[in-house]
Amino acid sequence: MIVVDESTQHPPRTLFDKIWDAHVVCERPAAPPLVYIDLQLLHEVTSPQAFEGLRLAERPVRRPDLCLATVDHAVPTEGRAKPWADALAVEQVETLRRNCAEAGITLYDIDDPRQGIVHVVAPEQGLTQPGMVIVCGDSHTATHGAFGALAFGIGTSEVEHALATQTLAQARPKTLAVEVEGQLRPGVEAKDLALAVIDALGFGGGTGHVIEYRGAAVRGLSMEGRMTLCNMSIEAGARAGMVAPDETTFAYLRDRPHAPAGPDWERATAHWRSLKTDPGARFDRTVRVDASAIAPRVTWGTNPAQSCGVDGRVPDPDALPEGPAREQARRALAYMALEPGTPIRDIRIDRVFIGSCTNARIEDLRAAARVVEGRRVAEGVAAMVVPGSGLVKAAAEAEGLDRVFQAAGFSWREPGCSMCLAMNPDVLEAGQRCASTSNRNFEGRQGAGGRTHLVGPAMAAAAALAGRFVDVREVM
Ligand SMILES: CC(C)[C@H](C(=O)O)[C@@H](O)C(=O)O
Ligand code: SF4
Repeated sequence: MIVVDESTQHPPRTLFDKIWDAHVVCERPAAPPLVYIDLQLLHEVTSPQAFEGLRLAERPVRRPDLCLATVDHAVPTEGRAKPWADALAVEQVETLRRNCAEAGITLYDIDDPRQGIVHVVAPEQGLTQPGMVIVCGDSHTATHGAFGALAFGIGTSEVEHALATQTLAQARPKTLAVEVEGQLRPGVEAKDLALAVIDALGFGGGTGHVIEYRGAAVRGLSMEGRMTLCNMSIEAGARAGMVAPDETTFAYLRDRPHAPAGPDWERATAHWRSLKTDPGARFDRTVRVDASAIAPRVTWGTNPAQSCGVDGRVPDPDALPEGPAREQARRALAYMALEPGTPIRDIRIDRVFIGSCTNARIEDLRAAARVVEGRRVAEGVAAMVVPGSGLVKAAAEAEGLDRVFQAAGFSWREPGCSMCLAMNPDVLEAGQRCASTSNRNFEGRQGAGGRTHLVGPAMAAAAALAGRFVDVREVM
């Protein structure tokens, strides 16, 4: 735990400023400051070269106790006990196993009940805590910002640097307040808010900034909803996203395996309560979003900013102002095989994927199961649920959600990234159209030629039943 000396007098500071100031190890004249890292998360895809670099330089991992590794990206979600067909996946997992054993880093391996997507497992264990600086060689590390941590993705050479020194050279980012006023309407999910925020900021609109999500609607979100929101910060180009910790945060963390316990808990919460933006603190930019105006959203394009309400229509690129957005929309419609003016509700789908670090936690699965209960997946649609972790899977099974999904015709899988990025056997075929609860709809993201529409978990469930997009509020 990092304790800031409260007696030091500062001008009003943002949450980001407080965490940053507490972590700068040294300022350097001609180079970015060195920042202390409290927790480094590792997975099988972006860590092998970093460990190899350390080996070549004969450097040890400085604080293996401040690292956690899991296998998630390449792992199959069924038939795991049999030999895996993908030799690269086998090699990546075996390499991580060897590296962690050598360095003394805890690994949630394939048969560990805690195994799962890195951004799901660390919060679940209480490792992610307010005020920390958290890094991972993964762009969706911003997820952990939901706890009032500064969490960001890093490249492989930075993974090596952080492993060797427990610090990183980081230029100070700018701050961006996203003020979400009002409340989300019933049936509108955190995912819809995330897509609306990205639409408001524009693809790349948050570049160079750390977002603080603020306002009544954000305070009203559960921890899981806040994780969904922070998770997608990178899709607006932001370095990180964060929410100030509050009673919701503390209630989530209490009694988790790695959360402070006993007298440490009181000390920790007393400190965490100080981690909020002071009145009068200045952000470099402020953007306002009206939560009550947000409807369930569906992306129609090939970047997450290209979305609209489920009642909307595929836009006409010619009606957009001349410029890059028009060109991008044209190209997106060609790839997505969509005609301008088509009602979103008329778009038929072939596949449904409920999973990923955006939307594969227990509340997401509950939201989807509530829609699915007692109904059937539409003829010709293949739908799957991939829990975010082994513990999410076990919790869902204890509540009978697996039976709800399977009775409706969904496939119920083992945890991992799965069809979020299709590095494992869960892949769209060319031309297939998928309603997906993941965070990226780039060309080929879920398989070459595959077409991805991003939605929230309840909307994905509703689409599975109807075989096309529908407003989940009408089928509840
Ligand atoms: C494989 C990894 C480097 C990548 C990322 O950094 O985001 C992945 O998690 C993704 O979502 O595309
Ligand atoms: S679930 Fe998807 S977005 Fe999240 S870490 Fe895995 S591949 Fe990246």
